[in-house]
Amino acid sequence: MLVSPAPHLVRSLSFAASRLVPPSPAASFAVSGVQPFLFVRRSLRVRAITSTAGDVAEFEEMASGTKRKYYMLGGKGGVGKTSCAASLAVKFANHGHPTIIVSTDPAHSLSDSFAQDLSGGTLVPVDGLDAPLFALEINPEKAREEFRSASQKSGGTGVKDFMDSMGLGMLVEQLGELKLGELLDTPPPGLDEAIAISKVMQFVEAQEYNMFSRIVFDTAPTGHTLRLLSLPDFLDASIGKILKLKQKLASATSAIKSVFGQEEPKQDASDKLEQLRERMVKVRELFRDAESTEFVIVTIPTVMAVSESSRLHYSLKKENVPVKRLIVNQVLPPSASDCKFCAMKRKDQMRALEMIQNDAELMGLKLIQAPLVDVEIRGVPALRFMGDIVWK
Ligand SMILES: Nc1ncnc2c1ncn2[C@@H]1O[C@H](COP(=O)(O)OP(=O)(O)OP(=O)(O)O)[C@@H](O)[C@H]1O
Repeated sequence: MLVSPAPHLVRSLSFAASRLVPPSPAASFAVSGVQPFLFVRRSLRVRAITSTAGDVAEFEEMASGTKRKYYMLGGKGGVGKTSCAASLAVKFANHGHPTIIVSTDPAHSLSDSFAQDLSGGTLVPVDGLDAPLFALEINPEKAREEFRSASQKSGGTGVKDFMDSMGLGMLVEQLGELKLGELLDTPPPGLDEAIAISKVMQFVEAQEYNMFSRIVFDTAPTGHTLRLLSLPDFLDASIGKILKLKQKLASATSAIKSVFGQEEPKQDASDKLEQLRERMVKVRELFRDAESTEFVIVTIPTVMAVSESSRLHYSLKKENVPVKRLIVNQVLPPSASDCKFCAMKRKDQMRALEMIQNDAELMGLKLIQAPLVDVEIRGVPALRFMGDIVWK
């Protein structure tokens, strides 16, 4: 009864949106400060539901100003990050903001969410809107692969062979010790996501993309985000070591060159690392700039998801990442039938909502409740509909 795939209904959701009925006072839930929510029935009848107190997202504030803003949506796997991020991107675009939606989640679902192929690692225009909306699915593994092949071409064996031929075994050993290959084969936690986001920066910093005033990130589940934020010192240290070696190599090879007239070895790998390090510094700054960036936590009303969101907010706060809004997605309506399962489930959800209101980490956030709808949110009309109920 709750979620059933009904693609023909998804097409009709924009139609449904125009048929929303005002909430019936009789349906009010006896909790102070209740807010009405809307629940889409499979029959396309739309009924009013209520839930515990919830704020509105204050979309006008999110959409105000032409200066570029970044919104990062993150949370536990499967809670609706992609649906919320995609619906926000659609709404920004429809409000006159040329927008890019980016996924850095290795298990991409943007293409599924928009019901169109957005893969390919480059900006792809999203069909079905009158306003400019582009999507970018970055595959962290592919990004790492590109990185690795550059290192193998010249930074790895190329340099080694060259140094061998020059009889500089000592430096070769040092190069071995740095374990560049190993670093890329078994990356430290967070490196994948770091490379992916630094690749995104490449796009968003390019002149030709200046026009985009809203960038929405559909991030990988919590664990990745946290690792990215507190990228182990190991990464910095490794990059630092490699860069130091680069300098040593440069002075050694220029000395050799002056004696033997040899070409200097290319330094693609270390140049790439240097670039990565510089971009990571920028990404770190960007994540912490309250003027331009906001991290929106998405959760569902279950004890497990709420606990994870609480930990996520704690970590984000510790890292000085600005967070203002918490979306509680998939909130059930009060059971109108004698469905015992629904009544139990809703009771459970209400407990989780109460938990949010009493949680020291979460209580201060603007709480946005999004109803569970009983059709899958797929395609632009469905996302527009979702946007209108979540991002008010
Ligand atoms: N409010 C909602 N009502 C009904 N279905 C929803 C709602 N929000 C999301 N869904 C559905 O839940 C599923 C998971 O949503 P989504 O892909 O947005 O989650 P996610 O957090 O991005 O997942 P992942 O962590 O796997 O990337 C999808 O089928 C989506 O249509």
